[in-house]
Amino acid sequence: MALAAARRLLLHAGSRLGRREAVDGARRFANKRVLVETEGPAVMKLRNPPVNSLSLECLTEFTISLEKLENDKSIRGVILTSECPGIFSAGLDLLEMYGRNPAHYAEYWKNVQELWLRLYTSNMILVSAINGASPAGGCLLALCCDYRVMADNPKYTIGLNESLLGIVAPFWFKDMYVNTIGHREAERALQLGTLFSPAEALKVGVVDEVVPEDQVHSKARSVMTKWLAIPDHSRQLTKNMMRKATADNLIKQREADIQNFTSFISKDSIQKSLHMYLEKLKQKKG
Ligand SMILES: CC/C=C\C/C=C\CCC/C=C/CC(=O)SCCNC(=O)CCNC(=O)[C@H](O)C(C)(C)COP(=O)(O)OP(=O)(O)OC[C@H]1O[C@@H](n2cnc3c(N)ncnc32)[C@H](O)[C@@H]1OP(=O)(O)O
Repeated sequence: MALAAARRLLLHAGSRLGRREAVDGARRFANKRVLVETEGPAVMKLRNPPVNSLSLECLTEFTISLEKLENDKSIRGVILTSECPGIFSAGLDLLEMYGRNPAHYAEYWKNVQELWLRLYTSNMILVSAINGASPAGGCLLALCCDYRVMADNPKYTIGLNESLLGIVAPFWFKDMYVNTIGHREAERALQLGTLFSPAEALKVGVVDEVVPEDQVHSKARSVMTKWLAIPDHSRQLTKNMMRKATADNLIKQREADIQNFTSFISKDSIQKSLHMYLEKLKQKKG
């Protein structure tokens, strides 16, 4: 109930912002954590500092922004990137999965599923400009895109590292990984929780292209131009043909997946693993 109300408020605020900024001549709209520019190729920038973790608020704003773009028939493609220096996205917000109650876990997971389904089945062309670290849910966002361009900086890594946290990537994360890099590579990377450097990610196929850091955005734009030259109807039908079975696999068991997540994440042993991981992140500083 509370989330539905927040969603209505955000939609309302979003459209108010949209109108005001359009009057200013800049074609863009923004929520607090997501900025969307629609001048030229549309660009969606995550800005949830310090690490663009996907908190419930961030997920909600992201989903709403995507919905608005989908409803604007003049927008055929979106570049997904980050405004946080050195970070694409740190993935799901660990604090949404730690020390909360089952109802919260269920609500959170429903929203993770919702964003994934919308991104993965989007009719728009999605290109990610990966300009920073992209572990777990950050990698998931990138994997939803039709093409991934990554900055050539060995400090940035990408991959589904859930097993390093003592948690397990859900079957639909796994399905998408298999679709992208093949069964053997996915099996190994998932068990080891591998975080790939840009060069490794390119080799294994997690990303499609690695370019110097200052060229990530221009490359993403030129990729978008190429993809925009393809007729929408044939490209969309082809994308749907490639992705539908994977999305349907979650759609037919959404409720069971929420229950699985809630009971898994509520376990004492899992909470303990998350606690240790969070402590490790804190200690990194000191
Ligand atoms: C049987 C199975 C059934 C069902 C399925 C069930 C299960 C579960 C599946 C759940 C799936 C989860 C997917 C995820 O996305 S989990 C999140 C994984 N993310 C990570 O591992 C990233 C962790 N972060 C980092 O590695 C670094 O922070 C990063 C490289 C991104 C940036 O490093 P930097 O040095 O720049 O910053 P830090 O000092 O480390 O961090 C700054 C502050 O941000 C906090 N932080 C970092 N990441 C997160 C996060 N993901 N969520 C929340 N908060 C995060 C960090 O703790 C610092 O906080 P402060 O100390 O400043 O308070």
